[in-house]
Amino acid sequence: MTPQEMLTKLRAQNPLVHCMTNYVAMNIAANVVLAAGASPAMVHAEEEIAEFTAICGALTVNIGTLSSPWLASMSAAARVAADNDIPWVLDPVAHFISGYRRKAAQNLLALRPTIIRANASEIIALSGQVGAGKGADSGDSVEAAQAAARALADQFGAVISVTGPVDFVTDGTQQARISGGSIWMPQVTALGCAQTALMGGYAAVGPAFDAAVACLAHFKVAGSAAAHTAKGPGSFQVQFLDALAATQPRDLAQAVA
Ligand SMILES: Nc1ncnc2c1ncn2[C@@H]1O[C@H](COP(=O)(O)OP(=O)(O)O)[C@@H](O)[C@H]1O
Ligand SMILES: Cc1ncsc1CCOP(=O)(O)O
Ligand SMILES: [Mg+2]
Repeated sequence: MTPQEMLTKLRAQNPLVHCMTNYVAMNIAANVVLAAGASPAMVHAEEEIAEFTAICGALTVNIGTLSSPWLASMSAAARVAADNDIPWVLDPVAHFISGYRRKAAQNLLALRPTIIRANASEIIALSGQVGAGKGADSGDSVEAAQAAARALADQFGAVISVTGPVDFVTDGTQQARISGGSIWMPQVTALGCAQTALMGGYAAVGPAFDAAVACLAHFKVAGSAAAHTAKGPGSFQVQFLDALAATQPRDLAQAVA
C-alpha cells in the first residue's frame, strides 16, 4: 500500500494502539498518535495485559525507563500479540547502557517484533557492533547503520527502521529512504518514542514495511512544515502536533525514495 493509502486508512479506522512506553514519552506519544489519526492507550500493569493487548490493533514496547515489573508486562504483552497475530513494534531505547537493559532487549527481540524502530546508534549496537550512542541520543550516521539494519532484518524477520537526518527502512528485501524533517526533531525529547507509538497505529492498518514507510514519511512531512513557523525546539513541538494533524495523505509521497 502507498503511504497515501496508509494514512487514509489510518484515519478511517482510527486503530487502538497499546503503548507501553517510558515516563518521558508518555504524554507526547499519546498526543502524537491522536494528532496523526489513531487512538493510544498507555497500559503497563501485567494484570491487564491478557485482556487489553488482545483487543488492540497493535502493541508498541519501549524500554526507555525500564524496571522489572514493566519488563515482565512487556514480555507478556509481546506474547499475547504474537499469539493473536497482532503486530508489535519494539523501540530498544539506549539498550547498550547496562547489562540489564542489553539482556532485556535481547529477550524482547527473541519474541520476534514485527518492526524495530530505533536511532542509528541503537541499531548498530543491536547488531553486536560498538556504536557511538550517548544514552538515548544517537552518535552515528544512518548510513553507518544500514548494514546492521539489513543483518537484523534477515536475522529476526522484522522490518527495521533507522531514523536520523534521512531515515532508512528495510525488511531485508525491500528498502526505502525518507527525507525531510527538521534539525529540531532530535532536540525534542521522546519524539522518536512517539514515532514508535504511531508506527504501531500504522502497523494496525497495513503491511509492516508499508506501515513503517508511511509513519516515517508522516513525521518528515509534518516536521518540515512545523519548521517553517517554529522559532526553536519549544514552539516546534507545538507546531509539529498541528502539522501531524494537518498533513494530507497526498503529501506523503514526496518524502519517500
Ligand atoms: N537531523 C535531523 N534532521 C531531520 N530529521 C531528523 C533529524 N534527526 C532526527 N530526525 C527525525 O526525528 C525523528 C526521531 O528520530 P531520532 O531522533 O533518530 O530518534 P530517537 O529520538 O529515538 O533518537 C524521526 O522522524 C527522524 O526522521
Ligand atoms: C531522555 C530519555 N531517558 C530515558 S527515555 C528518554 C526519552 C528518549 O526519547 P527518544 O528516544 O525519542 O529520544
Ligand atoms: Mg529513541
